[in-house]
Amino acid sequence: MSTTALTLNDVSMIYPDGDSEIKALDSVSMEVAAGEFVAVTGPSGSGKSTLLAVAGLLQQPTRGTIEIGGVDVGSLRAKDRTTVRRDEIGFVFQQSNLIGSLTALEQLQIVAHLRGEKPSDATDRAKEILDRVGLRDAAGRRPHQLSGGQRQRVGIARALMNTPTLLLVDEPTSALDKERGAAILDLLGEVTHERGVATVMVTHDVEHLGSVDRVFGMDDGVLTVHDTDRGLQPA
Ligand SMILES: Nc1ncnc2c1ncn2[C@@H]1O[C@H](COP(=O)(O)OP(=O)(O)OP(=O)(O)O)[C@@H](O)[C@H]1O
Repeated sequence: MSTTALTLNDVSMIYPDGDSEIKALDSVSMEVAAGEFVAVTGPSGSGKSTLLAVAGLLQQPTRGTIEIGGVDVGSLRAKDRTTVRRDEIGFVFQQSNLIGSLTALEQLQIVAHLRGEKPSDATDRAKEILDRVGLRDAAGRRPHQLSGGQRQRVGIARALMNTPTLLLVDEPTSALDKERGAAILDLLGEVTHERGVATVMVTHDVEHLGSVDRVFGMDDGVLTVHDTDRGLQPA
């Protein structure tokens, strides 16, 4: 039986805009199971980044509830929400956002260090994860000594370091050529399934969604599901 890792229930995000308002998210409801890889595609300005920001507890929605691992995060105190964000959520960004002075291994170790984890345990896990993303031989290299695809792999490895419930991925292929981009999406699908993490990825890239389990569309803040027979339908 699959466990629901992320639930958004009737979530809206409304920004004031002069005399009117922008509905960046309009009554969005979705459930993502542990071990499921979902993609959200849609035009620029449709609300994709807002969806990630809200699911990642970086912004509070105007309305609606969010559950991560069965916990209603809206009912938590700010300090506890920060702990959920740190321990339960991994983020992968468009650019890998690595720290220039640290080696690949150190980028992962620092995540564990910030949680007060024992260095020896953290190092073993960091090496195992780097190995898994194909970077066993690159553990000692700094970002400028890595290719774009390798940097993105370190970013994915770093996001997995805290064994998250939820992985939120923002346009991971936008800085990569087609082949490297497709390899990154394959890797994301594999680690999602193997590690039982729920992965939500926003992307413009609709060509390489073979490793994705479900595809949602986003249009003017409204989430739609892709039905192969009937096109996009309200989610
Ligand atoms: N902080 C903000 N204040 C006001 N309006 C905002 C804010 N953030 C986003 N918006 C508006 O909300 C809508 C959704 O923006 P969002 O960045 O989520 O879209 P997106 O689909 O991620 O776009 P892109 O693909 O270009 O990154 C847009 O109309 C945007 O202008």
